This record gives sequence, C-alpha cells and structure tokens, in this order.
Amino acid sequence: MELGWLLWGAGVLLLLHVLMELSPAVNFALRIGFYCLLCVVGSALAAPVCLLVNGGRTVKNMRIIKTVVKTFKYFLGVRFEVKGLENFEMEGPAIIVSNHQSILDMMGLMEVLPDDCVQVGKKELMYAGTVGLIIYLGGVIFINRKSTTSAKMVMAEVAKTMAADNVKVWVYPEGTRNCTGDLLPFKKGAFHLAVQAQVPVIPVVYSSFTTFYNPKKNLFTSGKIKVEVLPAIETKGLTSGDVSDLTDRCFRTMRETLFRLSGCPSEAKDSS
Ligand SMILES: CCCCC/C=C\C/C=C\CCCCCCCC(=O)SCCNC(=O)CCNC(=O)[C@H](O)C(C)(C)COP(=O)(O)OP(=O)(O)OC[C@H]1O[C@@H](n2cnc3c(N)ncnc32)[C@H](O)[C@@H]1OP(=O)(O)O
Ligand SMILES: CCCCCCCC/C=C\CCCCCCCC(=O)OC[C@@H](O)COP(=O)(O)O
Repeated sequence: MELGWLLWGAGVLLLLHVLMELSPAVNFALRIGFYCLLCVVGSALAAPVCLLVNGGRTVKNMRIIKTVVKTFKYFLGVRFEVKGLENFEMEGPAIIVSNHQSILDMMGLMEVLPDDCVQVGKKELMYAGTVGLIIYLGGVIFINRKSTTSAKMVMAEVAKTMAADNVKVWVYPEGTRNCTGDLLPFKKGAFHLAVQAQVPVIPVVYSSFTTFYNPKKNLFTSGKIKVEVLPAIETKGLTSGDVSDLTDRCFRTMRETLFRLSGCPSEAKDSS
C-alpha cells in the first residue's frame, strides 16, 4: 500500500517535471504557485509565533517575518548581491523608497529590511488570507490608493508619529508593480511624508528581473538580483514647495542606478 503511494507520488512529480520542461506556461504557473504557497504556509506558521512572542500587531514582528521570508530564495533559486547596507546604519526615522516589480519583491525587501521598518501597502492586501494576517501583524500601514484624501490623511498621521515611534517607513513610490525594466513616474506621497516629518529619504534599487522573470513571456527561472542601498537624501529645511524637486531627484538617481545594475545599454534610457 505504502509502495503504491510512493509510486503515485513519483509519477505525479515526473509528470509535473515533464510538463514544466515542455510548457513555459506550466513552468511559470507552478513556480509562481509554489512561491504563493510558501507565502501562505510561511504566514500561517509565522502568525502564531508573532502572537506568542510579541502579543499582537507590532513592527517587532517584522524580524520573525524576515527570518521566514529570507529562506524562500533557496527554494526558488534566486540569489541576491547587496551593496550599500551601511547607508541604513543611521539612527532614527527615515523614508525608504524602492522600485516594485513583482510579488517576488517580498524576498528582496526582507533581504535588506532594517530593524523597526514598516511598509506602506494597499488596503486590499489585508484580505489576502494568512498573508493578509501576517502583513497586518507586521504593522504595515494600509492606504486606500483610490482616495488621495484618505491616503494623505493616513500619511499625515504617520508623519506626526514616526519620529516618536522611531520607525523607518518603506514606500514603493511607483504605487503599483511594474516589471518592464524601467520605472513608472513616481507618486509624491513618500516625499511629502519625508518633508512633513523632516526625515531623510533612502533610495533602494533592485536590478531588473526581466532576464529571469517575465509574466508576459511565462518566464521564471533562477536568477540573480543586484540590490543597492543609496546614500540618504536629507530633507531638513525643505517645505511642501520642494516636494516635486525631491521626487524628481530621487527618480533620476534611482533610474540611473536601475539601468546600471541591470546592465542596460545607454540607448534604453534614451528611447523610453
Ligand atoms: C512569513 C511569510 C510572509 C509572506 C509574505 C511576505 C511578506 C509580507 C510581509 C510584510 C511586507 C508587506 C509589504 C507590503 C508591500 C505593499 C506594496 C504596495 O501595496 S504598493 C501600493 C501601495 N503603495 C502606494 O501607493 C504608495 C505610493 N503612492 C503614493 O505615495 C501616492 O502619492 C498616494 C499617497 C497613494 C496618493 O495617490 P495619488 O495617485 O493621488 O498620488 P499623487 O502622487 O499623484 O498625488 C496627487 C496629489 O496629492 C499630493 N499628495 C500626495 N500625497 C500627499 C501627502 N501625503 N500630503 C500632501 N499632498 C500629497 C500630490 O503632491 C499631488 O498633488 P500635486 O499634483 O498638486 O503635486
Ligand atoms: C480568503 C482569501 C484568500 C486569499 C488568498 C490570497 C493568497 C495570496 C497568496 C500569496 C500572495 C503572496 C503575496 C505576497 C505579498 C505581496 C505584496 C505585493 O507585492 O502586493 C502588490 C501591491 O504592492 C501592488 O499591487 P498592484 O500591482 O497594484 O496590483
């Protein structure tokens, strides 16, 4: 009986392997499905640990979440090469901004996440089952992207409290996922927040995933992601009138870094 089950299991695995080899769509679906499964199961395991160790919703849970998510890269064959981590070695609050390519970014986020750092996320993530629960427990700041007024109010509240709470806030200024190898124009929320709280902005750039991950082409293989934490940009003395310039400056610096890390020919910059 047990041998029968073993043979069935081996047969199913062999079939999946053959299908993955033959069909890029099956390969993509299985690999991304496996990542989602890791997220769901990892969250289900981490949530009780967070509750037992830290008692509820707190940024301290991010350490536990980080420990779990940092193992995912070994299952998926994703490698990271990180530079500039010393730029996080500053005391006190800051706004961290980074490019956002995919749900796979959670691995890159946790690879470098400093202590006491929460992310700004769309409120819909709260309802993503166990993943939503773990995101809630990690203290993520939820915003309604469809209502600028409501998102601005949430961010104004964060600006008032982040210094006292001594937290860093991680924002994806593109406001959505974008896996084109370039950046979308930046939304201004992160930069208003930095100016209102008078805290530095630290840009973090991840190289383009397009050589190993591209949902449009059903491409998902193993691959290397280069990450660079850039020097902080001070905002002391800046006012709301400076937000557009600050946004542009970060955008230009991050775009240049993205192309450099991705080994993009210079024509790519000019043609977009
Ligand atoms: C253990 C296993 C675990 C398994 C799971 C693994 C890990 C999970 C655990 C934890 C990690 C969680 C990570 C969650 C990541 C979530 C990622 C996302 O959800 S990205 C999407 C959500 N984020 C954002 O949208 C942030 C970026 N957006 C903005 O900042 C926007 O500006 C906005 C505040 C949302 C407003 O949107 P809008 O489209 O209206 O933007 P504009 O920039 O065009 O602004 C319009 C207008 O308003 C002015 N403005 C904007 N913000 C402010 C402000 N705060 N104060 C004052 N004024 C503001 C802006 O200047 C514009 O005016 P003007 O044109 O005159 O300049
Ligand atoms: C009972 C409900 C069950 C729902 C189950 C959902 C299961 C989801 C399982 C795995 C998903 C892993 C997601 C990891 C977290 C990803 C965070 C993220 O990257 O969100 C995307 C968001 O930044 C921008 O969204 P859009 O690009 O604008 O869209």
